[in-house]
Amino acid sequence: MSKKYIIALDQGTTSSRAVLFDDQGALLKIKQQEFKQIFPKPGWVEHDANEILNTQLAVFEELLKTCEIKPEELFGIGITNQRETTVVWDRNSGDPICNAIVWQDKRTADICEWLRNEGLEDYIKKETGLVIDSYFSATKIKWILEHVERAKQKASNGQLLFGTIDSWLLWNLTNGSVHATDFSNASRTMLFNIRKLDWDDKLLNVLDIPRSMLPETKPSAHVFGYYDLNGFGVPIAGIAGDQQAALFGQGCSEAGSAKNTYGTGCFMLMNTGEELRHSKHGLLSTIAWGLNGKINYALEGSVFIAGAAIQWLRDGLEIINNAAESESAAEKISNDHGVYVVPAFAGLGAPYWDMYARGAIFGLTRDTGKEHLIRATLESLAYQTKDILDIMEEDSGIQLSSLKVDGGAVANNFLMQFQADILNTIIERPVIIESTALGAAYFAGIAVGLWTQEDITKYRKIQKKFVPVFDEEERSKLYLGWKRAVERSMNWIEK
Ligand SMILES: Nc1ncnc2c1ncn2[C@@H]1O[C@H](COP(=O)(O)OP(=O)(O)O)[C@@H](O)[C@H]1O
Ligand SMILES: O=P(O)(O)OC[C@H](O)CO
Repeated sequence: MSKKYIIALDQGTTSSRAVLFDDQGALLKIKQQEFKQIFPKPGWVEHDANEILNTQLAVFEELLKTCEIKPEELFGIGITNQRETTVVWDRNSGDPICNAIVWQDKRTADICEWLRNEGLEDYIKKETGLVIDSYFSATKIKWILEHVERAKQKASNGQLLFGTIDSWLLWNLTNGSVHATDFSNASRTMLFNIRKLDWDDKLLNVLDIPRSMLPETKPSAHVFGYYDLNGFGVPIAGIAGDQQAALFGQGCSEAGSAKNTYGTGCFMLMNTGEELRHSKHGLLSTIAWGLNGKINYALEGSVFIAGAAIQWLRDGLEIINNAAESESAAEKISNDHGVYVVPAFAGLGAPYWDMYARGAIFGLTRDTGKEHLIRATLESLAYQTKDILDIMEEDSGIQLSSLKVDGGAVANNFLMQFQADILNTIIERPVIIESTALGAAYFAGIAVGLWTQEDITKYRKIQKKFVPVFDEEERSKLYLGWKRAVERSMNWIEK
């Protein structure tokens, strides 16, 4: 019987991955490469777009070679990506004109203040679903056009192209012939009108960004172009932002279903179906995907630093050798240790939206050791998730009986148990924690006719459930301490 495969290219904030799936949605193999994080100044975060491309191509080629995939067996490629990160490149040479500005970068806080002063807050919320924040691509594009030599002039002449990472990869995988993105990625730029499904002229005018720079927008399951694999055109048939792809990969296709992904950041999304809902408490409204001629919307709680805080323990403080080690270290101490780490390294996202908050540690005493810091850092992921889940339930009127989780950090059993305890909710960890890649593969598989939307719900399997054991008093006491700590870390740097 002939073999049928789909490959997902999962371009995350810290690594590029290529993931092979068979026609039953089973994950067969992953190849992964980390790449450089560039921190030129406090609050700035950059990536080298060429390094992103090269690591992504390297893992893709390695996967094809190791698994001996023949071109005709590869039915489709799905792309999924860290969202918002902004690349601007020259249409003729294909070269980026500067490093990519990463979603965590805070350099455009003043442009955001200016937009707020222009009275655009309500308009932006209503038309793009977003809050004004340097997180999104719009102010990053403006910054590049204003700071890179001759960029403004080249952009007005139609020489420059903008893309989130999916567009950058697509452009290169199709040899510079396709400049497009999907609705889910477009909805993260703060330039896309999520009701009209078009770039928003008013915002383009205010920010002085020429429309000619922007990619075409398409549904998530769609044949965007072809990758030439030894003379065989493989369809690039799925594109979605990584958090939306994870929502799809977790089988959250029905309105009211939700997931939380613990990667570099932590992102909880709830599918709100074809209805665009606005939050009263700082959640974003965003496009989940475009599929079968319809748009699905979602509510999202974005936490900027989650797994990245564990990387900080490893690379910054050097108190663990690898992320997995954090689990046994945390288990050495008890619940009542009294230390709180607020990892506001990139300001605070939902529900606080404070670009001026910075990281802080509270409750230090003479006996505080590295295990306390490790444990408090892991706990901060769980507290930030509680901040989000509480308002998600309030805004949607839906109480989740369990929370579906995925992403690199859910391998940590201590974290998962503490999460269940703090939320008082069952945590469901699936067999495939690579839901992001799975979602992108599903979109591609659906677009090429390998699967239907009904098929994919059959494939999801739970690996473990974590059941809460804390009593209410303990839970409330610990969470209250977190709220006090967050309050003190807010508004730290001067405007
Ligand atoms: N066992 C673990 N415990 C805690 N954090 C972990 C563990 N394993 C990985 N991580 C964290 O998960 C993140 C990697 O997850 P991943 O989903 O690959 O992220 P991304 O897609 O953002 O690059 C890293 O930030 C890492 O620190
Ligand atoms: O790299 P991740 O998986 O943490 O995802 C980053 C998000 O897409 C940023 O919005």
